[in-house]
Amino acid sequence: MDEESIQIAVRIRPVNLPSQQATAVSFVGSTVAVTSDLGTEQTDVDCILVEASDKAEEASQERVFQALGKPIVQGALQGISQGVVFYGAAGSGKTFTLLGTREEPGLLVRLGQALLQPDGLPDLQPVETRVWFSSLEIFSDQVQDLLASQSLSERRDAPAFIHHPILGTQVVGATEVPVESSDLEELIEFALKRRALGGTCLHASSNRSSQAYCLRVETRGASGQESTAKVCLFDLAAPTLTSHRESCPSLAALKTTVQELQQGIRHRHFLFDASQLTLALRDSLDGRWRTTLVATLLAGSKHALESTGTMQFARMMQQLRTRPVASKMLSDQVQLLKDEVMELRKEAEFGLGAQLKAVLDDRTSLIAELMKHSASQSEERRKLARQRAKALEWCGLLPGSSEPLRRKDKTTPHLLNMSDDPSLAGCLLYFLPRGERTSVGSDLDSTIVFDGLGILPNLCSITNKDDMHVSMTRPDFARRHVLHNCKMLNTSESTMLSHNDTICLGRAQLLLLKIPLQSREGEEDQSILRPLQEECKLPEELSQFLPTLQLQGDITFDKVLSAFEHSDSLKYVQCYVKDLLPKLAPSNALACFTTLREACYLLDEANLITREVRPQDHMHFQVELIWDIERHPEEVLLIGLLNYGNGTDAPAKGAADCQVLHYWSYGRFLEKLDHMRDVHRMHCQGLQGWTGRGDPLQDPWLEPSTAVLRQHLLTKSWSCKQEQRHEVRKAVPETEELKVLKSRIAELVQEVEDKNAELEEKTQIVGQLKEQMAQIIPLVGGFAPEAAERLILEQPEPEAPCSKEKHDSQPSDTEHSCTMTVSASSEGGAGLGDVRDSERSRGFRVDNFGTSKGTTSGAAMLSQSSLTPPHYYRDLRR
Ligand SMILES: Nc1ncnc2c1ncn2[C@@H]1O[C@H](COP(=O)(O)OP(=O)(O)OP(=O)(O)O)[C@@H](O)[C@H]1O
Repeated sequence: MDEESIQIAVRIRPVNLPSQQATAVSFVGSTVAVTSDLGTEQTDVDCILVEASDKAEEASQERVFQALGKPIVQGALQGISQGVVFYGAAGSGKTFTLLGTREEPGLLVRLGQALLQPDGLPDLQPVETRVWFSSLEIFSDQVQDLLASQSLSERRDAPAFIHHPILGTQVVGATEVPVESSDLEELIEFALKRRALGGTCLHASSNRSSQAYCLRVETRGASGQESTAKVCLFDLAAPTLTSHRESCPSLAALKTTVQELQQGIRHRHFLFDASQLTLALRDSLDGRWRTTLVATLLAGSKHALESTGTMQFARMMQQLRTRPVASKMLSDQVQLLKDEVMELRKEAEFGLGAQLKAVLDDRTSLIAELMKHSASQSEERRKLARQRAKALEWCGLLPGSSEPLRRKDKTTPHLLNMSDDPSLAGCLLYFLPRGERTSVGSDLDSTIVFDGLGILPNLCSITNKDDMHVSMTRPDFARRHVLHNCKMLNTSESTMLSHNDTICLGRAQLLLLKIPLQSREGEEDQSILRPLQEECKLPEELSQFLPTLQLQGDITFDKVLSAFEHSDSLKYVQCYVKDLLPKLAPSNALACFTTLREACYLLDEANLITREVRPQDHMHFQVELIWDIERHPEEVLLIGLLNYGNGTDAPAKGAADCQVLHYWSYGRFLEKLDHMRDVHRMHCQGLQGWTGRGDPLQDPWLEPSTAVLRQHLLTKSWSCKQEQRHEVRKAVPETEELKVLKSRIAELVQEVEDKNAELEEKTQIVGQLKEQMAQIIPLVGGFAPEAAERLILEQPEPEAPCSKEKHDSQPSDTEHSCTMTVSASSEGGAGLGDVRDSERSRGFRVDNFGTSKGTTSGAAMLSQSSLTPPHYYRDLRR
């Protein structure tokens, strides 16, 4: 198998810089240079996707396909599986390059089309190609199937990665949809909708998850030759490291894995088990796939450090080698697995250890997974399309692609989701039918069903009277859960809504209302056809979610309070506000209350998460102020986590049974909140939920001491080492050494079986001997059979032969003699005789001769078959 290094392609985002901002990225030939505070670092790459002009114009999506896509298609049609890994800072264009837009489709759609219709590839003209598509999301080390057609609130088993030494990493339990030329875009839209609905907290950054989009292709050539391959595109989470946000853990695990592979560390099973992402990427990093890394860079000097980090990762990847080989056909894969299962079952006869059982289970589920593809492709495709349509309708969305519908339904008011991720912004479109009331909530009977933080079963209802007049009502208990243009609706009476209003639902969704007939003349066409990414972008600043704080003129207590109206946490700070107000200079007051207002908003979110994830713990966050009020407002805030005993929903101020668990600075609280949002999502998704409770590294409600952390890390590193040793032992079975050991074990087993048979045979002989002794003893005088047997068994190695005939001559080398002496005891009169075996004569005799103690009284000739040579006696004794 020939080794290949991982190809590095660099795509640089359009350099559209404000004049004062310099570019940090330059390139000459195939070398990319990034200049940052750390100096200039150069990297030789395989492909640079920037137009070679003075203006450094961006490469078009088609150019990307020509440069990267065509070789991928060619390889795939020859049966070589391939991975394309997209890595780069947030907003650098990973998703754009991979998915693109409707107008400019990305690499995935172009690859799919080329695989289905490979006419443009002159060398390869397969007669038939069949393509399947699957899509997964990896968030906080949990895998989600983005094409699953079950309802979103239904918890289900997550897909799992299983590694096979020959077949590579296989996914079990994910939906794989047969694709025809027009399907791919619809399937991608479905996956995006699932992602948009899967987020449970509005402010949790969507770029902390990674996605895998996988095309599986089967081809049949003109001469009947068949091949199969996979093409997987991985859109990795952005490697961010801001003050209160760490990079996503699976990305950190991936970097460590790449680093260790690059350094030649060979404990590979252990390495890839580090996270679901490394398992998913195993074939692309160290397997039988061909791999390309697409490093996306933002050219501005503002992003210089991020670009430096991206190119450092690219250089590490460049050091890795894979060994691409053509994949086995599905039927061969199944056969291989079936043979293995048979072998494993044979081994299991000697005892089914935990490890053997795990391998057997893996192989069995892989067979089931591969066999499920045998159903008719078109029938399967139709069935899955029906299920997807049902899943969308169930939560209030229209099936199929939303774009043509949007054009058709120009005058119907509709709601669009807002998101910080441009690929998700506006991907959920909910029409509000004329003359109908649309209910919204988590209740399954609602017209629009949402799930997530703060979403109540019945949140609100929206009525479209005549496509022009749209109103909203909410029940009283949902006051703080429905915000209209960042404000609470002060009445449960109906409120009129306008074009471009926003509706915030709990802490999970922000929707933008479009009433085309209310928009200015001609604008509707424009707004409907214009890409919605910009319009539906979630505001970056938190203050944009909150009512404007107007503190001009006299700053009064009432004015301040009105800005806090939708916050639950307000009641705990009212007294501080009152005390602070006269002490603050007007210039400080605005900054101080703005920060306090944001803090209260975020505290409410932390309290909602705490109540949902761990209601049994009765914990509550409160904000307090320290008295050095001239400092920076964020430094004046102190966030307390309280435990308030049993039975109450929230602590009364100053309640005696309240215990302070921790005090955090505002910055530390933001870090913790970020983590809590991830925990909330894990809690809501998958069967397993969140399992980190009480773990000092996984539980954001804990503030472990250094001693606890040290102890925890020591225990972890010890168990890692144990696992590592175990893995090293586990790794041995796949080598040649194992084969030798296995055949040695088989030889030994055979030897043991032979010995057993021999033993049985000898036991029989002893039995026969006993019988014959019983016959002889009466002749020599009443010797007990048991004693005779003991005598036989304890008979020492025959010394010099002493048969009567040969008494005076030594036996020759070839002549082997056996003598049994039977002597008559003084009491019982038993005699001792001599049984002598002559190998040469092959005959046996009992000789009758005198002893010092008595005289034998009989003799018997024994036949050859009834006695055994003496070395058998020795064996038996052993
Ligand atoms: N080459 C490009 N040409 C035009 N627009 C682009 C290009 N690259 C990115 N964009 C635009 O920039 C925005 C951010 O890009 P994108 O979402 O692809 O970034 P990303 O690297 O995937 O970020 P994240 O990690 O946050 O998901 C999008 O609106 C996208 O349309």
